[in-house]
Amino acid sequence: MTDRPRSWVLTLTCDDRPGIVAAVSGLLAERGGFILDSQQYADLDSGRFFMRVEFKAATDGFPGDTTALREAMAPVAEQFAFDWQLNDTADKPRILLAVSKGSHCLNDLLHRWKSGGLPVEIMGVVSNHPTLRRLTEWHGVPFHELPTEGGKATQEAAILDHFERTRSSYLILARYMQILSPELSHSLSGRCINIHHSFLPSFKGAKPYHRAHERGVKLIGATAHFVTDDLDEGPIIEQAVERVDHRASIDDLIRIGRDIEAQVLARAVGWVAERRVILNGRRTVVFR
Ligand SMILES: Nc1nc2c(c(=O)[nH]1)N[C@@H](CN(C=O)c1ccc(C(=O)N[C@@H](CCC(=O)O)C(=O)O)cc1)CN2
Repeated sequence: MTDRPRSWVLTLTCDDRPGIVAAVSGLLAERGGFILDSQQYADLDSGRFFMRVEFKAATDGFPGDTTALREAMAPVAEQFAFDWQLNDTADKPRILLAVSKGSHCLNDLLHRWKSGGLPVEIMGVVSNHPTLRRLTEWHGVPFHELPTEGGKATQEAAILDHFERTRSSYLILARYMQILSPELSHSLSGRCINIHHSFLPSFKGAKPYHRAHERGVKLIGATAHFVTDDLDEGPIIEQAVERVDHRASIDDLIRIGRDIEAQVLARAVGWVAERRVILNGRRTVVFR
């Protein structure tokens, strides 16, 4: 397999107007860049524009340094008032995982990461139970059991301490069954992703499979979303469903749901890590 050349990703959003794509691609061409992938979207309702460009060097004169590239792009970013990021694709985002007792999503993320299938650095796992310490440490990842005395505030202070000490970019709730306070969800706005075990907006909150069974649904699913202080209402990143029927017991729904949850969360984390997801108010733009 040929080694991938060094490449960078530019993601941006701004008020829409003519000339944005031309300005970005023109600057890259002018500086000797080579566009590998470019996707853009104009939200006509909000008047916002979204773009993701992956590029590499085409000529020796290309400023092959991330800081120099940011300096080169800055005048265009100022001209169009971009909200933007430019990153080397080799710089894997640092993530901190949170879990309670359910192992399926954590196990899937740890395995994909350990086998090179998830472009992130897993900095640790925090949990309000000791249950998953062995699984975590088997993968060579630090496990931090959160303090039980002192209540939610103490637990959340410990989560934030681990998040900041590890210089993590994202907190992933991989079946962490505690509701984050408005303070913590605000301080992690746009940086905290949850996997909810239903096809939202159906069956928000606790015990969605029991309520889905009681309702007699024919499809069950899972939803990965950014966390806000409105429980299970955050901007959706990815969803998936599977067909079920009258013969499925609650345990069957839970068993079928585990695979959907793990796959949906892993896809969402992978896309966020590849800078393919941009917040668009209460929604997201996902450049897959
Ligand atoms: N601020 C937020 N915190 C969390 C969210 C979220 O969307 N916003 N999602 C949950 C995960 N989750 C569903 O996906 C979920 C977890 C727990 C419960 C719940 O009701 N749990 C307890 C109460 C626990 C507590 O008081 O903290 C209960 O069963 O009574 C519902 C949904 C993660 N956090």
